[in-house]
Amino acid sequence: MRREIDFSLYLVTGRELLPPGKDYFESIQESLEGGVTVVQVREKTADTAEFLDIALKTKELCQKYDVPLIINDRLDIALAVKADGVHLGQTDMPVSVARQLLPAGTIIGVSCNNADHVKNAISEGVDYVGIGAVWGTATKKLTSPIIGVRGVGALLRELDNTGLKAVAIGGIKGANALRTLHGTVSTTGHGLDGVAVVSDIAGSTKPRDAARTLRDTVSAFKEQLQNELQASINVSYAKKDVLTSVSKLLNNVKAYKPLIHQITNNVVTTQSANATLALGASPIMATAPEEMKDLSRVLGALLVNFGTITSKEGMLLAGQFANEEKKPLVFDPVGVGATDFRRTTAAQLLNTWQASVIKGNAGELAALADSKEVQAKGVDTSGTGFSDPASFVKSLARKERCIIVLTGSTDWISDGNVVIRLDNGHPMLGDITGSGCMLGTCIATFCAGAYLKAVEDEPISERSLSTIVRGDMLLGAVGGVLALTIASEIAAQRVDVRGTGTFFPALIDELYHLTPDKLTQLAKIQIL
Ligand SMILES: Cc1ncc(COP(=O)(O)OP(=O)(O)O)c(N)n1
Ligand SMILES: Cc1nc(C(=O)O)sc1CCOP(=O)(O)O
Repeated sequence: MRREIDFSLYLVTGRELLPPGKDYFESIQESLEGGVTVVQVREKTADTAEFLDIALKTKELCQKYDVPLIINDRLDIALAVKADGVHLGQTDMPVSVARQLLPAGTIIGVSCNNADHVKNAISEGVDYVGIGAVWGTATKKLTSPIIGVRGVGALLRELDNTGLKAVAIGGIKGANALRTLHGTVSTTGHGLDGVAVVSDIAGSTKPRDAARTLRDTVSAFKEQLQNELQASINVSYAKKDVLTSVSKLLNNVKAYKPLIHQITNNVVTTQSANATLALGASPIMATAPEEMKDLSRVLGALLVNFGTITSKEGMLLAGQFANEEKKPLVFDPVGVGATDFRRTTAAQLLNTWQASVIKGNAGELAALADSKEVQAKGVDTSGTGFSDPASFVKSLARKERCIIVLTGSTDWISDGNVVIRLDNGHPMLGDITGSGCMLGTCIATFCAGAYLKAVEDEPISERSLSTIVRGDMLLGAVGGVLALTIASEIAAQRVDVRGTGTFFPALIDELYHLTPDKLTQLAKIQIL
């Protein structure tokens, strides 16, 4: 009978990576104590006798912890040690031949780098797939392209209803495991069964701790994904509750004055900083990579706006640290469709960190989603927009695993389940430079309010191990959009506003005078 395997933490051995003085078997034992659930012996240079010896001794250790043993590449070794399974690469022994040679019930896993590999693996009847490389790695010279976190979901989708298990491999470590697990979930809600790791465990002087961190992360994530799927069935948002909650976020911002770290473009820096101050928060416009870690600890939210990409390194690091601190990260991919450089930079950023909110106009979001329905014109959109904006935002939110804000005369917001339509705003917003960037600032500020609320409600939480960001980012996005658009309506009606020149300072005034009452009374909101 085939053994049911828990793939949560799949250790692939790496003897050549052991720290000086660390014994291989001691490292394996500590890894098992730390929570490894499967071990694969991978020996690329050992001769047959040495491989056999290592495999036999590793098996003894695995048996002590009731953990299955898989052998990489070598069917003869797997047969000799009566391993639980084998792992085969795309150019190794074909699965059909391996099945004939191995005893019934032997687990067979195959490496997959693209959807065709996965489809073949399904038709060959493998038990699991190893999807990689998901990140860059120094452990092995890669011969296939790096898939990236965002590319894995499409492969997992192929596995829907097959019962096949999947792990990701390549560059996974404690620091990026949660990001990897979250970002790889398919649009159908199919998540990884586990992560396969070499260097983060084998190269550690404390493999027990390294394994424990990874195992806890995977376990917490799996539980959370189950809850998330359940919640998406039962979800319901009432308009009144949304507005009451959004008002509380404004109160939080005013009470705590969170630091809003903005890596933004040099056209709008001053006005975005002023908008932040007007709402009651505190802006910092830092770009140097060297200060990102320190800032991540104290900030309330991070905004990455790449209108003028001057420090990609800073953007990458700031987002990574914000994720590690579970702080909101708002991404404004200004003009992403305009150049190849912007497209590849956006892909790199989104593969590295998990945005909490992505905000853009129709042209920008179409470019991100690879949709031909809407064309971008520089940083603007040409044409009338999406024929079904509600479905568009919902599906992009599922794909990117975050809140999507599609801006225009009507703003559309979705978390992948609910869609919220907002109809506030004044046409003069479109006639001043940087109003879109200020909207990103307002969203980041309200997201900081949502983060603060989560910390207030639940100061220390077991759950925070599995959450990629603390706080309800849907509310943060709604709050930010309402704040700027309602302030614009009030500003445009003022008698002292005679055109865009006087509109802009009036807009800052009205952000400054915004109250929870104005937000709730003037919001034109529909929950779909
Ligand atoms: C779990 C898992 N996934 C992928 C691989 C890579 O296997 P392969 O493509 O055969 O490459 P080598 O490991 O032989 O270099 C793996 N070993 N384990
Ligand atoms: C063995 C292996 N296979 C890969 C694949 O892409 O198929 S990547 C990889 C090495 C993974 O090592 P680390 O966890 O140290 O990055």
